[in-house]
Amino acid sequence: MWDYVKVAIYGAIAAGAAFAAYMARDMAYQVHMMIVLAVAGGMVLYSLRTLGRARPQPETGYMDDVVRAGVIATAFWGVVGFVVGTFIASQLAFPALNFEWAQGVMNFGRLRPLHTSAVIFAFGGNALIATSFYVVQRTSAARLWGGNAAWFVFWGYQLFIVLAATGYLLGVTQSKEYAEPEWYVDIWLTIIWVTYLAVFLGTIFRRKEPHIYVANWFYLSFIVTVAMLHVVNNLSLPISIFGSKSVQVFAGVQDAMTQWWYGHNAVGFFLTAGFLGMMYYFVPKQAERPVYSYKLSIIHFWALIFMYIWAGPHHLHYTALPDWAGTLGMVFSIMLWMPSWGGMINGLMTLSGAWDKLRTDPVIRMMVVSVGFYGMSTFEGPMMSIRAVNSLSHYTDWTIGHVHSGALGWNGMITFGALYFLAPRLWNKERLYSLALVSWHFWLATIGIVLYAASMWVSGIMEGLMWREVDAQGFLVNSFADTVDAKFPMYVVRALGGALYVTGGLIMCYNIWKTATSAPAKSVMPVAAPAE
Ligand code: HEM
Ligand code: HEM
Ligand SMILES: [Cu+2]
Repeated sequence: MWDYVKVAIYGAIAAGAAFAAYMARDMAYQVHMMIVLAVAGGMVLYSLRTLGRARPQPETGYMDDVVRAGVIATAFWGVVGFVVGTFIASQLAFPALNFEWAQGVMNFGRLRPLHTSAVIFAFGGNALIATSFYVVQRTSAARLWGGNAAWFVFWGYQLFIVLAATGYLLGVTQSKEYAEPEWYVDIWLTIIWVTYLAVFLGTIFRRKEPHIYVANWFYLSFIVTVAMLHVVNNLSLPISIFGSKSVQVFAGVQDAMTQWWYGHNAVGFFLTAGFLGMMYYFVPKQAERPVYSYKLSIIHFWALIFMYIWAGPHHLHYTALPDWAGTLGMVFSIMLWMPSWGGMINGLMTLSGAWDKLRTDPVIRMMVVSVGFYGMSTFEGPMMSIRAVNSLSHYTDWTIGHVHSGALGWNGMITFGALYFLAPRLWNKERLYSLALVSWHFWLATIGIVLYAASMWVSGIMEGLMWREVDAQGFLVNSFADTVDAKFPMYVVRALGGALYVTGGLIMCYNIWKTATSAPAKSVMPVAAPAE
């Protein structure tokens, strides 16, 4: 019976998408509805082919196939995002790379949101979903709740990524950074995200371990807060249900404040809390040491989530936003330094007594560098939130450098560490294919980050100073074009750093692939108890 209902639902979606594509008022919407039609149509065929087939027995043990798919998706989207990043970095250095024949599709303005979404949502999001599914099962000694719901989350999320990415190339945007997709893609993501929350919580509810491990607290705060941020920041009215364009319900400075409440907390909960969840599981596991201080983890958890949510106005210094709001954001940003460093200290000190592993284990080295960059960017951030500092750093490459020391250093490196931890375990192998290749990846990525961050500090502070330089009569000394010209060498160095980072990512893909296919197999299968 259920099989027939499924066919009917997919059929209805396909028919609806076909009608919407026919009625479409703009090309991007039409292309999107055709993608939905293709996916729903494919699902109809698949459901018909498997109709009435005996359902496999309810499985026991951990549900790891969806985590395996997540590891592959993370590595794949990572490389895509890094390649696009390196390409747009090259476009900034060599504008001729905005090819005439590709105008309106592959110029910097279209590719930039493609880069940011590919790295944050496709690479980071898949890493978070996959690791959270792995960690919550292990620490709860329970199989993922909801049967195929986890697969729905996985594939639904990939569809979201494809709709977002193709939309950017076709010019769909609601002009909110990191929230560019239009209303129908937002609604789809909301459905996926609520299912994700249900799977995660359902697994926690059926846990056999009374204690909820701290990593799960961080993951849960990430899932819940991102749901809230996403819904509020995307409140908008479509102009037509057959078109991609919509109008925001907020206007003016309220809209700006909502956007940066969202934007800042996307950093705080997507790029920080979720990744701290990763840190709290994978660093102790890889180091084979308990977390340094459980008490500290609880204190900095509550402090972090309480303070992050107020700091958004530091993105709107020197705008129409009232000063008091800016001051509030600045004060909370400075306070944020402490809970952030609480996390860093807990991560680093987990290695106490095992520091020798830094010499012998390149995976641990990656994790330590990651936590180090977390500490560095969360020192830099509070500093940049101070009004006087922000008047120099805002609109310059300093911000871009700050972003990437967090993104490449912290998010990238901890994800690589987690993937290296997971690969042999998920494919049931004795060990990774090659630790030497991990070492290569480590050095390429580290040198890449250093080139990126250092060049952006130089270029950012230089352009900030050039913009404010006045002569004896009080006239500005430099035109804007002068600053662009002066940044050229730094842009080349940044692109070079990106190329090194991509190369490291490709080496990782090769290593994981070889681990899955040709490393020596491990004999015992993992069982669902006890909690690990
Ligand atoms: C090979 C690695 C990478 C390169 C070469 C690269 C390059 C770039 C470039 C050129 C920009 C535009 C800067 C501008 O408009 O002036 C940018 C923006 C951005 N990238 Fe990357 N990127 C890389 C990796 C990443 C990763 C891994 C993440 C996140 C996990 C990330 C997150 C961002 C964000 C959030 C922005 C927007 C920053 C802002 O608006 O202030 N990038 N990137
Ligand atoms: C205590 C922690 C942090 C504070 C207080 C902080 C503060 C700031 C400030 C003041 C800016 C510049 C705003 C502007 O002038 O426009 C900024 C930009 C940014 N930061 Fe942080 N930061 C922190 C940590 C991080 C981390 C760990 C990451 C990444 C993993 C990150 C990602 C970003 C991004 C993506 C932007 C650029 C936003 C944009 O304009 O597009 N931040 N941050
Ligand atoms: Cu912020």
